[in-house]
Amino acid sequence: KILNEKRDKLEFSKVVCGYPLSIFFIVVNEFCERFSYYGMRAVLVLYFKYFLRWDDDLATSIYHTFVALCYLTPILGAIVADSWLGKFKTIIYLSIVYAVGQVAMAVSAIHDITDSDRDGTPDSMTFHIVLSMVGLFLIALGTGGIKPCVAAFGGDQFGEHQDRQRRTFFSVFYLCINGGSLLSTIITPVLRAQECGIYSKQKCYSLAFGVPAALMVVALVVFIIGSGMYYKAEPQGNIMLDVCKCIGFAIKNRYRHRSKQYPKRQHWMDWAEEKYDKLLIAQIKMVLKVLFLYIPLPMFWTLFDQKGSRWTLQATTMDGNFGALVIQPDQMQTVNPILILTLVPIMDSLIYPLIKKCGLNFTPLKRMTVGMLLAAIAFVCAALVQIQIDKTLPTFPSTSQSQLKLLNMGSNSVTVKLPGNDALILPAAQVYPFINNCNTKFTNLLPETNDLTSKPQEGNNAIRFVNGMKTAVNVSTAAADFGLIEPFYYSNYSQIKNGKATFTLRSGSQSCEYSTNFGFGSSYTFFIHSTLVFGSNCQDSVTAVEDIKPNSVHMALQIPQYFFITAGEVMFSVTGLEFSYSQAPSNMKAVLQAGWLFTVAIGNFIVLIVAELAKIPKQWAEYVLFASLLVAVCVIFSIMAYFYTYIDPTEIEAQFKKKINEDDEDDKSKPGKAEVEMVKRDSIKCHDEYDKATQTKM
Ligand SMILES: N[C@@H](CC(=O)O)C(=O)NCC(=O)O
Repeated sequence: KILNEKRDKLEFSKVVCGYPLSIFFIVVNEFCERFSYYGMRAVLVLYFKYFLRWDDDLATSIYHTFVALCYLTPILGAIVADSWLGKFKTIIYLSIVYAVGQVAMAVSAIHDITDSDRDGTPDSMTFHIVLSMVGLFLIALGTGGIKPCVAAFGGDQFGEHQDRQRRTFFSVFYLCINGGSLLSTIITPVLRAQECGIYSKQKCYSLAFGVPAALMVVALVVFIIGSGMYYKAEPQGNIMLDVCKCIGFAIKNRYRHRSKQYPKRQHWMDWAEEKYDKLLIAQIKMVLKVLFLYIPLPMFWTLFDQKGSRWTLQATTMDGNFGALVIQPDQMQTVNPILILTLVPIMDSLIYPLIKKCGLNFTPLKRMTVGMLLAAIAFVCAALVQIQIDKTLPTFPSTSQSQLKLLNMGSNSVTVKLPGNDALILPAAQVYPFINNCNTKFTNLLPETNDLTSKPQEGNNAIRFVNGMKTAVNVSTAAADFGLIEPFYYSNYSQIKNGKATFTLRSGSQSCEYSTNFGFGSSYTFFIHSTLVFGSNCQDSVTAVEDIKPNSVHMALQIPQYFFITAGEVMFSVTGLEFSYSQAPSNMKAVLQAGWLFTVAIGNFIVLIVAELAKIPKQWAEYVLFASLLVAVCVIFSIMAYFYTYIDPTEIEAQFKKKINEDDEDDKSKPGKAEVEMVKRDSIKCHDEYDKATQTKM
């Protein structure tokens, strides 16, 4: 009441259409902050893989450790804000930490800093790794720390009479999150795909991290500009600490009175009644009931957050050509916020009302259960896509094998007989890859060469030339220089992007051009025939020999898995947030929000544990494993949810307050009443009231 009076007295600088103007600064701040977070996160796994040169498993593990950390720190942020600095100062200080972290990430991605030999690769990878890990730690501290504060700070700006406006604010807030995420996930992959550098050009991860860093500074500045207009509630003490102390006391007291001579109490938390307020005990009971229900929830996040890691890596082996538009693997993540922006209004205004009209009681816990099942279906789709991709991947020799590639540079077929193998006919200008299992030694066949041992990365194409002419030929394109290739010799591989490429073949002052189109992830050996005549068209005198097929599974095939995971998110996450808020006692809304975010952290740790323990060689099988685990967890959750009874915390609190007031009056009129008797009676009464207020089931 006091707070509302204060708020009503507070003169906001301006009220626009019934909304305090200060809300505008908070919403813009959230948009910029989410842009910064999701923009950086979108390219993170590729930065680990291609800049820091980590393998898929390490990249995925560190990615999920980072995400988990981002969802562990909200507890810290909530404690600091509630008990010490207040929300406003906590947001300011932690935003500075956050911006410093983003800048550290941007600097860590400048390869020139340690590239003293100027060959385009960092000489001290340790420097880049350490700086980026420090950056990620600061970002996790910042983004997680402010997370429970910003939304609640926005909510604080409304008075009690502004319920409708507050609800609209939360919807706009969620849309802003996804607007920021959508824009940044489109932009940062484009920035990453650019080439930049001082001495040598490399993929521009520094710009892809630099722009989110700039947006975080903008977020901070916008938030500070609104400073004079905010309502800043004073910190009200550390409720989390009170909760822990009360639970601790109840456990200790129960243990002290474990002997059968002491009468049992209805709930183990009732053992805190000797020392703690009955209202606080009732509130803790409400929170514990919800927290118990949270136990299976991390499994949903285990699957959900893999769209930023495993699914992005999956997209690198797919064809991103959408006609006029070429989609980068990390840009596929934009499908999620796009679908959120469309699905949230559709669900709210069409699907849920329709279900209600059909007479079905689609309670929050039922929605969350369906959300989990949809996420499991998404992973089955991902597994099916992976099976298709695996069919298109080339076979490379294992560590115990060797590979021999024969190229027929003549104009007629030749018969080749390899030791221990049948004779084979090799047509003109064709390569025969031969994988040898039995360590047969081939001598005097080919000069030693570094061949490809994996599919070309990042959707690039690995290209080399073989010169079948009697004179040396120089080959170059705008993007790569193959150098001078001696007669009957080959060039090293160069990486060429998808799309059309024109190669210039030069010998002395004479030249000719050869053009061709590339897809994603292929490898070709271009064979220059001895018949080539410079000065004329050399299109017919070069033969492209396909070593590795281009990515042929289209990225559009990932859309179904994105659709199911996003529909799952809308049913699970949006409902879960609302459920956590509605079932939390008034002074513990932040505690439950932090608890909800904690389930995300645990979910990300599960990815690490399962991926590490299971060590499944086939990616599709790992997807199926995760889907099965979620279905199993979903069954457990639906049983728990069946036994959950919805409560109205406001009503329960009001009844408790009323009863406490009555007791005070009673005590005044009947001095000397035995305290133990009173506690007993109160406990029974409270439970009756508590039961009355908890009627609805799942
Ligand atoms: N749908 C996500 C955003 C994304 O993954 O692009 C979302 O709304 N997350 C909630 C948040 O607070 O970031």
